[in-house]
Amino acid sequence: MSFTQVAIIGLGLQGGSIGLAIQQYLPEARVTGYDLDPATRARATERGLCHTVSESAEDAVASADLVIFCVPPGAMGAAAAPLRDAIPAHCLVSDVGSSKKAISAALAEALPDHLVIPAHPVAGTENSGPDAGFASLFRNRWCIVTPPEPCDLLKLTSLVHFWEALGANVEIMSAEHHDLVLAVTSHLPHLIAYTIVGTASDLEDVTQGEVIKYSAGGFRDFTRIAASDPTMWRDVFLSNKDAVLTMLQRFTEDLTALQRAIRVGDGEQLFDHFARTRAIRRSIIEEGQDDSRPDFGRSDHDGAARGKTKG
Ligand SMILES: NC(=O)C1=CN([C@@H]2O[C@H](COP(=O)(O)OP(=O)(O)OC[C@H]3O[C@@H](n4cnc5c(N)ncnc54)[C@H](O)[C@@H]3O)[C@@H](O)[C@H]2O)C=CC1
Ligand SMILES: O=C(O)C(=O)Cc1ccc(O)cc1
Repeated sequence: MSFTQVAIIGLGLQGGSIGLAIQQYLPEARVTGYDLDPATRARATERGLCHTVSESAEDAVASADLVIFCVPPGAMGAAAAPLRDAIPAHCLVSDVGSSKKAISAALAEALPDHLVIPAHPVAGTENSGPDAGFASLFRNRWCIVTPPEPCDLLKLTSLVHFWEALGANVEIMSAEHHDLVLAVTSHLPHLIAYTIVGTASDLEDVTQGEVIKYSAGGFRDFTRIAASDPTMWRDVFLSNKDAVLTMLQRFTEDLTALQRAIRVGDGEQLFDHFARTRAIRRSIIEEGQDDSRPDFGRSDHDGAARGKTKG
């Protein structure tokens, strides 16, 4: 079964990209959308992010067979609850939130009469808003689906096929495991970036100008990540608190070990550690996941990808 009427709630980076990707890769499907912000609705209409941008969420979902919530993690429940009666009974509900356990619980509580199969496309940028989306965002990227147990197999398969049609590689896992893995691969790196950019800008003996002038590649990469949307990332950390704190504890222990190696002059420990991490990077490239390749996942980029950073 393939979806023929997809409704997107929240028309920023994720919602806009899904709308454009559906129109490009699933041309037989109709896509409607809604955003709480009138200016975003107007811009979404101008950019053609959906076939129809509705003036109410109820109108957007009225004939949907798939509704995808693309709002910040902390807004999922509030966005879904008023739609309990408006979403058709047979309609599958999903989302794209960066954490899964808390969001799955919020959506299930808001929509107790519907089947909710949460998902997380591990694909994004530091940009947000209706100008940030592009059709090829999901190509060659992972989308993690975290079905409830038990789950309607036909609907699950349809959702998997939907994401595959948009170009994603789909992996299925539990929400708990998702949150643990993403805490170390995505959430902690963002926390580190937010910290180091803040630290560099707060120094008394180094000027802001010097930080910008002498920022080598590594620091520049941190500043890109630290430009990510504050609302979304506040919500990510609050909604994946336990797993992030677990990983942060491990990270702090490992950092302290390196700190000690520097203090006592243990070059062998430093060298061994750096050699091990270099090997990890090289194995990622060998697996074809080198996103420093200019065309990686973006070969049919629609030119609108570099949207404004909000906030
Ligand atoms: N930014 C990224 O790189 C990625 C984000 N995600 C997840 O995708 C979701 C959306 O993120 P983005 O698209 O980046 O954010 P965004 O800020 O670009 O878009 C979110 C949109 O939701 C709208 N919104 C907020 N509350 C609403 C409500 N109650 N009803 C309708 N619209 C509402 C906002 O006005 C905004 O336009 C988040 O849950 C995030 O965790 C997942 C993968 C990557
Ligand atoms: O821009 C980057 O480097 C990202 O890491 C994008 C991103 C942000 C949040 C997600 O849940 C998944 C991907």
